[in-house]
Amino acid sequence: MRAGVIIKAQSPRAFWFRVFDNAENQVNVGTFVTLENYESKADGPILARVTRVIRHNYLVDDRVIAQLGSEDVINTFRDYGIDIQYIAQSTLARASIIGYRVGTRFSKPLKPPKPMDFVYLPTEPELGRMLRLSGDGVRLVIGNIRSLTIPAELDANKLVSHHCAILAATGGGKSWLAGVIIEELALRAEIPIIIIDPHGEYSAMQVPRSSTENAKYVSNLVRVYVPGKVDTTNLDEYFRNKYGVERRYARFGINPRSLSLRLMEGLLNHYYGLTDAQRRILEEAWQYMSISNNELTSMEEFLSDLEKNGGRVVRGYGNELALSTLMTKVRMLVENRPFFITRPGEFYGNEPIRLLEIKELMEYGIHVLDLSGLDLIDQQALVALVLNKVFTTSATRRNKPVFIVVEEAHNYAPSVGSSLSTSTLVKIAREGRKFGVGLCIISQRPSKVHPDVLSQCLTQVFKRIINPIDLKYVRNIVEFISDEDLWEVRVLNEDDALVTGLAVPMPLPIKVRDRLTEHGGVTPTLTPRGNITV
Ligand SMILES: Nc1ncnc2c1ncn2[C@@H]1O[C@H](COP(=O)(O)OP(=O)(O)OP(=O)(O)O)[C@@H](O)[C@H]1O
Repeated sequence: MRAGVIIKAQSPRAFWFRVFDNAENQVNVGTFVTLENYESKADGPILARVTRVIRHNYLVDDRVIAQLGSEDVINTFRDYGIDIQYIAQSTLARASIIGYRVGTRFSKPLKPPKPMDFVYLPTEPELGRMLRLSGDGVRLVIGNIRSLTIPAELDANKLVSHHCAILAATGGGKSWLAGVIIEELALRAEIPIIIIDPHGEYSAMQVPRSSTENAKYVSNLVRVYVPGKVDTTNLDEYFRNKYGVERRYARFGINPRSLSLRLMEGLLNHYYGLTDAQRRILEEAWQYMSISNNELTSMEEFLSDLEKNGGRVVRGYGNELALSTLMTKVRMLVENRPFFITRPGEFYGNEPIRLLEIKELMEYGIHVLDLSGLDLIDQQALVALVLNKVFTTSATRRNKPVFIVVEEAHNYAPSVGSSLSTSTLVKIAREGRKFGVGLCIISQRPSKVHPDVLSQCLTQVFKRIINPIDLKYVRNIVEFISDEDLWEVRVLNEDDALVTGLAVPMPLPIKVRDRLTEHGGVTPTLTPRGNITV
């Protein structure tokens, strides 16, 4: 169907067209339109998307506006038979050119289209063919193209291997969408998915939202891991009340010996402070300890090991003192951090705590690391430890992809200030692709995420972002986003998303689908107080 005719095109990027009267209802902001391919007849039509619609009335110029001081004036015009509202009105639209499909991507024309060329409204099947992913790789259907029934597909291989970012203001629907991506990936590919969950919201994925086979299948894949000595009573109770079932989880512990020197030093320094002498002793001791023994031993054995190996550098009274206070600090750290275990067979209440096995996290399934009961510094240390091991294990087993979802990524790889986990995330963002380690970072403050992490995420999923600093940052750091896309990002609804980058053939406006499993994120509402006298 012809939707209008071009009236102005000053660049190959956009054009204005007069919308035909019979197409007015179908041309809105966001509508896809096509042009005959004036550059490459062999390829399909040129696709464009309407970014502005204005209604123009050439009689309403400045002189007429000056006259329109009251309704009476308009009625006087009408008495003379001049109904300005209808006689001189036209609808004009601006469309941004996406290009014509060549292979997997769109190629932009090099010249503008010609005025008086027709603009067409494609049918849904035509549009579906243009927007479809090519090739037969795994596709994730995360919803529909907005206002249409065409499925919105992401290329799973590109999404995983070249990392992705989900960015939006708080409550913008990030974790809902992350859940959809996780469900799709788990349904369609045999890939381990590890979720860093600082709020304990992803446990809800254990509960199917419907009785469909897919919902049951995905919910059965979910394994929740809770740090050994964290009290989870409140969360468990909330879960039980909300979903009517018990939350299933395993308590895990970390062997303090398995920490890298940097992490041990970082934690000790954060909680108790370290002197230069203590640092030196720890460095010396750690070298020998971590190489010689990595299995669980009692706290006393662990400390005596530290004393023996640290003692190699101790000369004189000052250092003796440094060693003994270092040992006290290490004891306090290990005893007070809820995620350490030093001997096999530890329990929290009557729940067993077992050593966290990285190999288990790297098997097909959805593995949720619930860090909600920990201080930020402990969360960072755990993220660094776990993800480092995932990275090194992947480097040896190659060709077996793993997908890591990091909620609140600005806390684990902040752009300013230091975090124990920044270097691990930067390393995975830069080198993970080679070993099949894919990252999905989620943040409400893109400008607070380390640029070396964000810039490596070659698929970006935007939900609503309003903060001007974040918008500007996104504009600078994200390669694929245009000014029009950025404008759209401000006004997205919570179930809308805009996906740009490698996993889609062109920036796709998406209505995100419903969840198969329960969504744990809630926005509490106020309870009205009864009997108010004002
Ligand atoms: N596609 C969707 N369909 C229906 N409801 C949705 C959709 N996306 C989000 N919502 C609603 O919006 C609410 C907020 O979404 P969500 O918890 O994903 O936001 P968020 O961006 O992760 O928030 P926060 O920054 O606080 O973590 C959800 O509780 C849900 O009710």
